[in-house]
Amino acid sequence: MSPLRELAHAKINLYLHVTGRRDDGYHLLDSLAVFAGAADELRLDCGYGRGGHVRLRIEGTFAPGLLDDSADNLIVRAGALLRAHVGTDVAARLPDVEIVLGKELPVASGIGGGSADAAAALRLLLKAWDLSVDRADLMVLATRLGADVPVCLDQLPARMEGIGEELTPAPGLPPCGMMLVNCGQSVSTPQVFRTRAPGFTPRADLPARWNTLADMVRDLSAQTNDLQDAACAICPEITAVLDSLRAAPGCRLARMSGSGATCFALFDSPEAARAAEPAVRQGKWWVWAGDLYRTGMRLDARADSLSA
Ligand SMILES: C[C@@](CO)(OP(=O)(O)O)[C@H](O)COP(=O)(O)OP(=O)(O)OC[C@H]1O[C@@H](n2ccc(N)nc2=O)[C@H](O)[C@@H]1O
Ligand SMILES: Nc1ncnc2c1ncn2[C@@H]1O[C@H](COP(=O)(O)OP(=O)(O)O)[C@@H](O)[C@H]1O
Repeated sequence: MSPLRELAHAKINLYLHVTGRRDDGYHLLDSLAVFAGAADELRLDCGYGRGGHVRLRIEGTFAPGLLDDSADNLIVRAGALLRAHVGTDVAARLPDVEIVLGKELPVASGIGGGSADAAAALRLLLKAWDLSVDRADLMVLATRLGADVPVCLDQLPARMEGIGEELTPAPGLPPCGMMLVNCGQSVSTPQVFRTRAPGFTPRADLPARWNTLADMVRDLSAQTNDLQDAACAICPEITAVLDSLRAAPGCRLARMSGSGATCFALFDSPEAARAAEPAVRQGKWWVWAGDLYRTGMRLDARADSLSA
């Protein structure tokens, strides 16, 4: 049987406002997340053993940054959480699986690669194990894996609030192109949250849709990424990346995503983004250009979905 396959697309925060702080230290956010064509790939094969164990092998450009079979890997943790959720009796009957991760997204880089992998693993395992999990329960499991995991389940553009788990549809998006650049230094999300300047930014006022990129850029320019200054202080090369993106021909807006260090730029079209690549590419920088991922779908609406 051919392996089951899922793509785990990069999540980009077009803006990110820190709107408050919870008693447990987590920050309340207002952020607009979209997904880029850039993705990791997960392939799953069922083994002969039973018990629902997940073995993980990692290959691809960024495999050297991660360990095979580590219990800390979000894919392995997603498997363990799902197994615990269904209980010992059901878990005992689940086939063991091997997942091969093709790691093409830079690690710890503000584009939620690990979160996207965890969400893709949940989608794959629901299918491979023929499980039906209520959407609300699935969202709780996802949030336990990380604040960014819920939005990665459907890979649909979404406004993220709360700590990232309160999702509402994003404004309609215009055609555009995107470039992503990472300078090769990983930045710690907790450290960036810890060192950001104090104070909060109100939630943004967004329209129902943007008909043109110019409209979207006008509104996004009025928003901020409240983590950008802290990330630039920790990793000054982010400033060089932003300068380079802003100077690229056809760049309409450049900003950091999430807690960094990856930055994105918006262009009129995927072709315009790809044409600008040579002007930006330098040294060890990871550069990707293309379209947004526009065919994400609610998990419970997917024809191949077995979740309720
Ligand atoms: C900042 C964002 C924006 O989308 O993206 P990334 O930079 O990770 O891509 C996310 O909120 C990151 O989500 P995720 O990477 O899943 O974070 P988690 O594992 O849940 O949390 C890592 C740590 O970041 C801090 N954290 C995270 C989310 C949040 N809303 N408030 C926080 O203070 C906490 O210190 C937490 O212990
Ligand atoms: N499958 C995975 N891919 C990437 N990182 C992972 C994975 N599993 C666990 N991690 C850990 O999760 C942390 C966050 O990684 P990632 O999601 O790539 O970055 P970010 O949260 O900045 O977007 C990293 O420190 C990494 O070691």
